[in-house]
Amino acid sequence: MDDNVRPLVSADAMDIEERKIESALRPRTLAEFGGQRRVSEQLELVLHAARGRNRAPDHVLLSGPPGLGKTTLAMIIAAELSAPLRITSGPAIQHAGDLAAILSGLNEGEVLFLDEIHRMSRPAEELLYMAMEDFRVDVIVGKGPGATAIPLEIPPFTLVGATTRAGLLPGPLRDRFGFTGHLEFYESAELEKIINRSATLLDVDITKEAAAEIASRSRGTPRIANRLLRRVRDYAEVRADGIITIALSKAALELYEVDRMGLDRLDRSVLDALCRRFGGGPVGLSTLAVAVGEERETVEEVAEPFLVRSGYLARTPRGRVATPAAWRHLGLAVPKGASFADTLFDAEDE
Ligand SMILES: Nc1ncnc2c1ncn2[C@@H]1O[C@H](COP(=O)(O)OP(=O)(O)OP(=O)(O)O)[C@@H](O)[C@H]1O
Ligand SMILES: [Mg+2]
Repeated sequence: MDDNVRPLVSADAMDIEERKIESALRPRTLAEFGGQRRVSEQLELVLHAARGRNRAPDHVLLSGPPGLGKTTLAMIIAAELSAPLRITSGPAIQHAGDLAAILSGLNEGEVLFLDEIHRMSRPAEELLYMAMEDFRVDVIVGKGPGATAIPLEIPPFTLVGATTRAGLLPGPLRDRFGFTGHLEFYESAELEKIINRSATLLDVDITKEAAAEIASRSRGTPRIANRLLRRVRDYAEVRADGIITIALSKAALELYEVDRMGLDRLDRSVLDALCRRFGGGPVGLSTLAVAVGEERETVEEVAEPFLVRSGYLARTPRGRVATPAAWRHLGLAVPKGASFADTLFDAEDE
């Protein structure tokens, strides 16, 4: 992800100070975790039952767009089970041996958090199937024709996998999770509560209206809500007396180019390219990504889910299409004769 383009959204763009704050704002228990009522309630049940049986719960898969709380929930799961948490990620496991080493080092009841699980290598994935189901891995000893597989028992553990792309996971892997929680974008009222909670933790004064205004521009995403709160706080401290009012919030968000609907620079440049350069589409994802100077994945995983959900962009079998709302949002006339019937399709990819 390009750090310069998404200062308000990209996790990579955060400096160390910001990361510390983000981690300080993380809820530690399910009760503190606002929103996602359904997933929260389902998870509560899974954990409660496991505690009652005194056994490691089923493996949990968490999916959903960035910043909605997957990592936070993984940490909460371990905390609620009073179990130690080990953290690794798909890209960190390129060889099956890396994974075998991690798995064989687990203690009974431990929670293993595997972030970006869709980015694991194929051989590691196959090793994981066996570990998840039979609590066993085959350790290969030796090389070439003389190599032998020695089965190694591993203690019962709980795998928590996280992915922004559940659709990319092979069926056999998905099927081995006993519980899958799909995180949805948050409602404004839920984000408002999160903002108020964060403001209390950061010791800043914010009016109710200001919290609502920031919430409505946070693209349904707690990470963005917290980030906008911090930017508005900077503004309030430098240009006023530190108290966050609605007028200050609006002025600050305008300065940071977060519009009324919460669209930021990347979102608008995607819509702008789609409408002005490609006549509203359909256009392929890769072409669109090149046009805005971004990685394909960034456009697909960061910008698109919110644009689709807000009704500005549709994924069709022939490519991405701008809806009439997108043209209007950019202040452009909706072209006559354009057919948006295609937008009823929701093809995953081009
Ligand atoms: N339900 C929630 N209540 C309060 N704060 C939340 C909630 N969900 C997420 N947050 C906040 O948003 C931030 C981002 O959440 P988190 O890191 O868990 O997202 P993620 O889904 O793992 O994102 P990514 O896909 O980028 O890894 C956290 O620091 C946390 O403070
Ligand atoms: Mg995460």
